[in-house]
Amino acid sequence: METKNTLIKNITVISPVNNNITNNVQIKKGTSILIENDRIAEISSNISENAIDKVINGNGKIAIPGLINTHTHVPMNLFRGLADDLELDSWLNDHIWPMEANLNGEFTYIGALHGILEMIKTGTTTFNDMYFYLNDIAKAVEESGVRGVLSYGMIDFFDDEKRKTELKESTKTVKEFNGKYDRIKINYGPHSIYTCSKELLIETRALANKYNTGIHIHMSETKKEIDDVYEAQGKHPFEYLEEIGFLGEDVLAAHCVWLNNKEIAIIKENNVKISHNPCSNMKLASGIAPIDKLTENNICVSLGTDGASSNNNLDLFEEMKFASLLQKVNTFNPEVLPAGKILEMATIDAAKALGMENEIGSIEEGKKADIILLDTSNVNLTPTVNSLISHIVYSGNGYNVDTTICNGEILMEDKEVKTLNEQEIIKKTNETVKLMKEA
Ligand SMILES: C[C@H]1O[C@@H](n2cnc3c(N)ncnc32)[C@H](O)[C@@H]1O
Ligand SMILES: [Zn+2]
Repeated sequence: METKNTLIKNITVISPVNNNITNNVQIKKGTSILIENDRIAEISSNISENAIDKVINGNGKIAIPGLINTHTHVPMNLFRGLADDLELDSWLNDHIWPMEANLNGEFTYIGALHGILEMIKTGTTTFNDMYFYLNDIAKAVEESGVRGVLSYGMIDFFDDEKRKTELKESTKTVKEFNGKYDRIKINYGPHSIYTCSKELLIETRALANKYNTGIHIHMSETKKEIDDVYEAQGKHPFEYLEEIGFLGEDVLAAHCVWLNNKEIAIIKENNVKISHNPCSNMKLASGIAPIDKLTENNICVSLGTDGASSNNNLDLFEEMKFASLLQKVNTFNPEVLPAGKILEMATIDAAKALGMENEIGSIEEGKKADIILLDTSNVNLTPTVNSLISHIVYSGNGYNVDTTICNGEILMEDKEVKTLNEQEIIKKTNETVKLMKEA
């Protein structure tokens, strides 16, 4: 294959440097990034412009790693603004699940494109999703150029037959996609303890081992869930999962709002990874996750938006700010989760949460070229002589991103999305939701 080069010239690079034990955000000014095909070939201040296919002028811009959203349901962009101001139980049972029953592959595809479009525009290059109609979501990932870690959301409601069909559907997708697509990875996605039988969870663990995949699950999101699980199992959620041998370093648990100290110890012991979703947790009034305690214990915490129907957007910059502010006010300690740590959570820690830290999550030579550029001429990213990391986390937002690169491909340049037809997707989404509501 012929090499395709892109040079980002004279830019400020802000990135964690992954030394495997601790991360450390570093700032390099006036440097250049050479991308060869899908990877970062060189970062230095004297790269020749000779024989370069594409040069991006980085003057006045900041390069940071493409953000990684570790808990999404991207097709739920269709349901944005449809079921607001509810708590989780009623939101799911009375509103979301009945609407999802009317979905089909085509609607899901349109919703996925809409969600991915929003992510490209706001600087997310990798997302970890749980939903249905995975072939259609995978098609949207392929076409758009982002990186997708997808899991089919298994729900058996403690029914034997349903368990078998759910596991079969998941394994079919795992076999169909894994190892065949550079930007798509399939994991197992048992929805939660309150929707999945013990047998399903145990079989999921065995299958994840067999096919070498990760596991994505909702955990301990509401107080009601904890009470219900305790009544059914006589245990707290993580104690239950440990007892049935479900836990491991390949488990990514979304939410984890309601944890006791024993469960935090179990999480640490089993090296379970966390996806913290502060906006969704606040909007559904679920509670405040003990992120200060988790990070104090060196547990890997990443950030997720959850679906657009409980957030209500996919802008990970907002998630970064809320994650920090929520812990500060909850602990009355302004030093908790400073901007540098938050940026790590949205990049290198998220890569670790997905077991992809050797490939993505930082701007370093040899890694995949997943890079976003922010323009410091935006009023909210100045004064530039002050802390740029602070600006990114506390005052920036996704629409400060002007260029999004994933796997070496430019998905958006100067705010123009290249791989998708933005206006067409918005139009189709509006039409689709209108159709769904009329049906
Ligand atoms: C994969 C399944 O997860 C559901 N889903 C979306 N958001 C949440 C949440 N915060 N908690 C639990 N389930 C959720 C989707 O609506 C879909 O039914
Ligand atoms: Zn969710």
